[in-house]
Amino acid sequence: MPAQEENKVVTLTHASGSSVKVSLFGATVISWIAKDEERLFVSQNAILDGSKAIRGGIPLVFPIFGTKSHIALPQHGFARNSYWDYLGVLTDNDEVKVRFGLKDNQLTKEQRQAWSHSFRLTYTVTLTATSLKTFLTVKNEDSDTMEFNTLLHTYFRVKDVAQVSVLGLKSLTFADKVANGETSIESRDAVTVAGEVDRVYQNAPDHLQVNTDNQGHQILIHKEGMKDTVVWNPWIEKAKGMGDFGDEEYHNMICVEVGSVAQWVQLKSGQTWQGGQTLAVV
Ligand SMILES: O=P(O)(O)OC[C@H]1O[C@H](O)[C@H](O)[C@@H](O)[C@@H]1O
Repeated sequence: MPAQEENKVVTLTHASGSSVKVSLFGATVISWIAKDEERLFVSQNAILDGSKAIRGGIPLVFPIFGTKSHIALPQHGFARNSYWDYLGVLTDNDEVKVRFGLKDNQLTKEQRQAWSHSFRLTYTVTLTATSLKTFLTVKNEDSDTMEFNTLLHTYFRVKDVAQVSVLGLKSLTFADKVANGETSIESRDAVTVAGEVDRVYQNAPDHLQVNTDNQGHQILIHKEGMKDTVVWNPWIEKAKGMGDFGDEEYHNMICVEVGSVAQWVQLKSGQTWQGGQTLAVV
């Protein structure tokens, strides 16, 4: 079977040997193996029992990014903290595809009070031999326009973050969350990490490249419908402050997160928004 559900985790396997695992908690992708290598970072201290968002993989951020003073939801919203429905598998040509769904009636009373919209989220995860596509559709089933942010908080696994660079961000305006949200323009062709990094690059191009080491290995990111890109590494002090992240693990990860977070997405009543990413191993 190309997809199997066991203990609230759906595993997809592809004839080539690639595979992906998705936890129904948050519809969080928690493993992606392509060309015999794990491509995603999940902390050794990640909590996998549904009591906290999973520290690693691809947590799905919706309907807020960070916290918002006027919306009483936890950081990054409820999607990554909710159990999603598994909607089944489709196999087509050379790909295996599974879908997950979340509706407002699956939220807690507190969550619905904090964000009182009728909506339907559908998340599609598609695996090929060398790529992984994660794609979200948001349907507004309310009578009013709804506003949201969303982001795919991808944690890439790397051997040594000192060797990593992200290409495609030059000349973009970014809000630097390490400097109280101050905005600057990126001057570098290759964005590297040598300290805490938490930057929201606005209106990023749809093609980005992550050099995962200095030996030519790359993951190409192609985003669709998502405007911005966040680059995050907690570095030493923040790593120590996170209970579900090992003190030294900041060496082994970089988050490059595509999303629409710098401005609200406005979605009219009855309409559907879509956006996502395709990650390809080179
Ligand atoms: O600890 P979390 O709620 O999962 O957030 C982890 C990180 O997510 C994003 O990358 C934000 O830009 C960071 O400011 C935040 O620290």
